[in-house]
Amino acid sequence: MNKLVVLNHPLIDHKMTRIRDKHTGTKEFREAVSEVGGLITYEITRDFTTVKKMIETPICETVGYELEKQIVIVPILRAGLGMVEGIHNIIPTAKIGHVGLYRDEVSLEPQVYYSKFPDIIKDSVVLVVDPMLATGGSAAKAIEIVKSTGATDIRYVGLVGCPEGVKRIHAEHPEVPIYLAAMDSHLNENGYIVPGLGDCGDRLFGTK
Ligand SMILES: O=P(O)(O)OC[C@H]1O[C@H](OP(=O)(O)OP(=O)(O)O)[C@H](O)[C@@H]1O
Ligand SMILES: O=c1cc[nH]c(=O)[nH]1
Ligand SMILES: [Mg+2]
Repeated sequence: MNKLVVLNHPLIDHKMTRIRDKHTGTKEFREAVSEVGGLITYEITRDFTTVKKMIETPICETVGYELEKQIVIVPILRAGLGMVEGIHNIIPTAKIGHVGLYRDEVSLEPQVYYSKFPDIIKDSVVLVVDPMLATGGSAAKAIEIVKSTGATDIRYVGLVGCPEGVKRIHAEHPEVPIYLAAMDSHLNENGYIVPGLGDCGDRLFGTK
């Protein structure tokens, strides 16, 4: 299927500019990452299916609609955590799983240190979230771990991607659509996205 959607929205572009600016402080950075997570989610949930539900308004009985499938948000630790609150604000009934990964600084290969999922993940729509899609190694590994639970409806939601990362997800997980706020030029010699936003985990949590 190899689907890539780069959201094109003035509010997202405005907030992404604040996120990219190296002079933006931790508080504003964290808030904007969360908000963009929510804005992307609003856009990508358009095709979610609903089922009818009869309810009573204060006036009369009427037909309403509710989401057919459960939603599970799976942030890739650490940086993915920054998007969870914004997404959860949009879908408060969503459950949350976690995949803990970090990228080895030399090999750039993902190192897995944690995973935990709600039982209902198998039949849910799973949003794997991580702001940065660089080599794609972390996202590909996280999707592989989510697939091992039996989940089949998986979508990747990120802020900044690049051709290298998109190519890898399309090659390893062609049925997983990719949703990004922005598509950047390339990776530098250290595996950072150019122009990017720097190290997202460090900027979110103030670790450098
Ligand atoms: O596409 P890749 O080349 O795998 O790079 C992307 C990964 O790198 C960052 O995590 P990092 O390893 O810095 O861990 P952290 O979130 O704990 O800081 C980022 O949050 C992604 O998970
Ligand atoms: O540019 C990048 C690449 C990987 N991880 C980040 O946080 N930033
Ligand atoms: Mg990091």
